[in-house]
Amino acid sequence: MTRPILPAAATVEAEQAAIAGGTPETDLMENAGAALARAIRLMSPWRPVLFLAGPGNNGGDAFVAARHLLEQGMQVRIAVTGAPKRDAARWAKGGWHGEVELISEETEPAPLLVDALFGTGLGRPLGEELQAHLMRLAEGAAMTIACDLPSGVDADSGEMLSPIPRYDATVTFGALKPAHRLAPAMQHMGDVILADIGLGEVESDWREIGKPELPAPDPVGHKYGRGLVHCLAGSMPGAIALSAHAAARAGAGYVRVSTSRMIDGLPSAIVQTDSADALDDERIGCLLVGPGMGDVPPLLTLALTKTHPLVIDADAIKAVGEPDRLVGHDVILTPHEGEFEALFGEIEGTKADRALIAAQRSQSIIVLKGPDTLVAAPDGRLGFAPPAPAGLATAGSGDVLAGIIAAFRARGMEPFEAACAAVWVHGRAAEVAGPNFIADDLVAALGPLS
Ligand SMILES: NC(=O)C1=CN([C@@H]2O[C@H](COP(=O)(O)OP(=O)(O)OC[C@H]3O[C@@H](n4cnc5c(N)ncnc54)[C@H](O)[C@@H]3O)[C@@H](O)[C@H]2O)[C@H](O)CC1
Ligand SMILES: [K+]
Repeated sequence: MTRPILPAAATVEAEQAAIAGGTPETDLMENAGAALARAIRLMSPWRPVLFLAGPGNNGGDAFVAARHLLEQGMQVRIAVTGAPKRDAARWAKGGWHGEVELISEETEPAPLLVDALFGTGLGRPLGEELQAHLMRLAEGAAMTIACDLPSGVDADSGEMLSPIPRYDATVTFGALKPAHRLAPAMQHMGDVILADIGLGEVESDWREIGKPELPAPDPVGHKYGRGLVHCLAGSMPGAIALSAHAAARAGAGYVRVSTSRMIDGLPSAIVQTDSADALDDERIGCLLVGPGMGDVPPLLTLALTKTHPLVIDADAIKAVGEPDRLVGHDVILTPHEGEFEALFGEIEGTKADRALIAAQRSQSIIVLKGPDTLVAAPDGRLGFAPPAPAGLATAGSGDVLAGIIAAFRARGMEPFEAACAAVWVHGRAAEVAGPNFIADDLVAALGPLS
């Protein structure tokens, strides 16, 4: 099961729908505050807590959580920016019978800080003074938790409108927001805990990429049944060798490399051939072109003359020229930001918007790589990768990912699912191989994960 992701406006709509369906807004807030209190008690049952409560419903959540914790015997203080501006927040404050202090330079830090200043309603950078208090009180705490979102991030883009502390955890409600899985905001969230607050089943084409269900090998099948991956070597065979090796370790039944000269160091299980008609083999489950292609654009042209499912990576992306050249083909494209911009040019919007627009234009699956990799489909599906080790930004890591995608595609997964599954496995392989690894270690870690 993967967790749904909703932009802020869609979150409000889901909230309004629940209210229209008969769930009072104060129930939603009660559920949110109770969930926040439960998470706090799980993470730090005895530290005295200081809540910072903002003027809106994010602050309202704090008043509810504080009431629960006080009832459960914890030491709780609340410092506010001012009077609540929203009805539900006023209701929540009404339920709090303890002290309320105004956030100022006199506000003393506490061992546990809960930031409930702003959530999805943040519309502009925090005021300088408030921002300084937040930083000071976070530095003075042994543990910091954000309510819904760290105050200062833009919920939809993951941009930081103000500098923010790094939190130990973020407790969010109903659905994740894009900022929970987009850089740079995602690096400040700590553990992201998603609480069900009674919004009902949250429908969303945008989801966090979770552990995939990979096709089980057919016990009586033959090697072609488990997928034939065919790789096209270019001027730098080392890269395609990594991809081919990764495809084999990721469970492709048969991996073949077209190369004009023998590539050293490839396992003998990987077949090397220089015959051109090998590409007409209709058993090919996925054709991979790009890693180490170098300046050999005819290889991409050749691949596009075939009808096999394609993974187009690295140098081949730059050789595409126009996105609509891919329309009509079955393509998974795996650009990093530079390759993306070279092919699609400047596209306005958040990273999520840009990936989806590119998928539409090229009618391809787009794997837009980065610390926050996204997988976009022309039909609007969008997968957000969970955080993966920074070490993945290492030479050859992209070649390995391309090989895993090709293997999962050849094993019969539909392109969007194959790309999402490969991104997930690639990240877990880095965790297994970590903290310092080279791309070959990623390949070695793939077997048990695939
Ligand atoms: N998702 C749900 O179903 C639920 C969400 N809850 C919580 O509600 C907040 C969103 O509440 P909202 O009142 O819309 O906005 P905020 O509390 O984030 O912001 C308050 C208010 O502050 C003003 N404002 C915005 N930016 C600034 C700024 N930089 N400086 C000063 N003031 C600012 C603006 O007017 C905002 O309206 C959500 O995050 C959840 O925590 C519900 O409690 C439970 C259901
Ligand atoms: K917050």
